[in-house]
Amino acid sequence: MSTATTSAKEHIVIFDTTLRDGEQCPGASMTFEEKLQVATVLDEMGVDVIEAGFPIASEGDFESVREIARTLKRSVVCGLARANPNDIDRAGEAIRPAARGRIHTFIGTSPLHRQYQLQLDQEQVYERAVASVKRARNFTDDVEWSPMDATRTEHDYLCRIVEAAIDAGATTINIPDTVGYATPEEYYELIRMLIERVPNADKAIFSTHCHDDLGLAVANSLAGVRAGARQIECTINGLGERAGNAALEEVVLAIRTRGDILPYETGVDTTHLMRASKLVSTVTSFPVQYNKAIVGRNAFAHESGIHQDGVLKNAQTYEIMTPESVGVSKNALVMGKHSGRHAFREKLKDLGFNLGENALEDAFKRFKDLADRKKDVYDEDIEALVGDEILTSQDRIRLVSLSVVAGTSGPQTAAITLDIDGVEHEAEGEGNGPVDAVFNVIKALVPHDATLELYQVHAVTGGTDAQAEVSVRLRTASGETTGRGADPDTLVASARAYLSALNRLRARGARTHAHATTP
Ligand SMILES: CC(=O)SCCNC(=O)CCNC(=O)[C@H](O)C(C)(C)COP(=O)(O)OP(=O)(O)OC[C@H]1O[C@@H](n2cnc3c(N)ncnc32)[C@H](O)[C@@H]1OP(=O)(O)O
Ligand SMILES: CC(C)C(=O)C(=O)O
Ligand SMILES: [Mg+2]
Repeated sequence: MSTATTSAKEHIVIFDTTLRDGEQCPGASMTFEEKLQVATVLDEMGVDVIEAGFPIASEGDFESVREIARTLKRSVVCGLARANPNDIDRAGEAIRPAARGRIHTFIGTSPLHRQYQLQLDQEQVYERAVASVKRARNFTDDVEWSPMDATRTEHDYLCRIVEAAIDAGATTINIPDTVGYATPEEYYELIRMLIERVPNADKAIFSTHCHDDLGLAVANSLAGVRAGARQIECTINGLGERAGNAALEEVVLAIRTRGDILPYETGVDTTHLMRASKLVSTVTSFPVQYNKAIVGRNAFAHESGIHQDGVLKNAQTYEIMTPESVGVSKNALVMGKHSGRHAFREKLKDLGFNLGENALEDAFKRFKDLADRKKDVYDEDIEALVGDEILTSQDRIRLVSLSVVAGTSGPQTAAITLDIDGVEHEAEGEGNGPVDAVFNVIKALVPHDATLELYQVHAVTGGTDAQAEVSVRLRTASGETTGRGADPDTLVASARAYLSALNRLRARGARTHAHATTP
């Protein structure tokens, strides 16, 4: 295994944009409370800068940036703004309560963006960039500026506008590969060229912001650092617009593991990574692919005999990082119906969850119930169950009971009782199949304008008593929302998933009218 040999390592600023670029990913929107939870984990983990949102985008975005700014004590809290006065003033207002606040302002600089999106010429974009940085400096002396689509911008113009942004007061210059078009060599050359040619380049930190359209986001970010960039913009699980951004866990572990050729360090405590990954996956309902680097469930699993043999003799034969270094414990506590709260709490800690007392108690009850019904309770079962608990802890619409009549002689019928804002409501109905019946009855109890775009079931573990994990995606005029539910009964899991999506719609203020048909 390679280890770092030099102690004089340069610090790389880790700028997390899970709550801004990550949230731009269709269906990944998070509620106010979920954003606060994610920001708290990022802060505890040692992320230097957290881009908490785009305050002009909505009242909700403004409020969550302001609350995160108010709450966090360690990380710099950043708000995004276009190159116009209203955006900048709104971002400035949102970050005002922060111990350390940053405004990140951007404008498209490539010919395509200038001509088609902005309908501005080079000089007009130049003036907007300078004016926006100057205005942002009225709120904070920590101003980041980005030439959007930098990798498709003419080099001479890019140098000129970057120089002007630094003169106007930008302290970080971020070079976005907005459409994930660059290759590592090109991105290296671009950052090198800027640092060498821009006369005042030494007055700012250069930053990478790479998208993964060609699967090169992490490689490009590391190439940027080798060329002189000292900030990496990234997201947990690589979440983000289209194919996503550079994955935080990958860039941080690459720097740590390959210290022999990457003589840098980050302030990230990597043992929090698994916990952060699970939280983001849970609140966005975006599963992490099994073979995902660092945080996928197979990232440290060995099934083939030769690998198992090697790992048993010396783990380094087939492992370049230890599972413990990313927060995966090898301590195998076997959980079952005889386990108590101490073991359950310990297991959750091992799995990377940190629940408050009430959520822990609710999760423990559900765990006991599951252990009564299921012979073996695996870590995946507990993860699904706790993920469900985290998602639903703030819910105002809850499932009280569900019974379904299904079989060969339809129509299938469902009878459901929901707790809506503390009052129980019940209804019955039918459908073309049991899931349809369940969803029809829920819609009767909680009328809404959303359409169901996706319904997906997967078994959390093997066996016919496995828990079902159901994901649904709802579309409204204002966007998409996902929901997830887990239970050994597929119909209960389906109802939970649908209700979880409806609760998120409600939290976002979309048009759902929870009411009773039969109080
Ligand atoms: C690469 C990126 O990730 S950029 C960030 C993208 N993120 C988002 O867009 C998410 C949040 N966005 C939103 O909520 C909305 O788009 C808002 C509130 C920002 C703007 O909404 P609207 O005023 O309805 O404008 P809309 O989104 O339709 O169009 C964008 C407008 O911003 C302009 N614009 C885009 N980027 C910039 C910029 N950096 N500086 C100034 N103007 C810009 C566009 O030219 C267009 O202007 P036009 O209306 O004069 O043609
Ligand atoms: C706002 C900018 C930095 C962005 O997200 C991009 O260009 O990808
Ligand atoms: Mg981006």
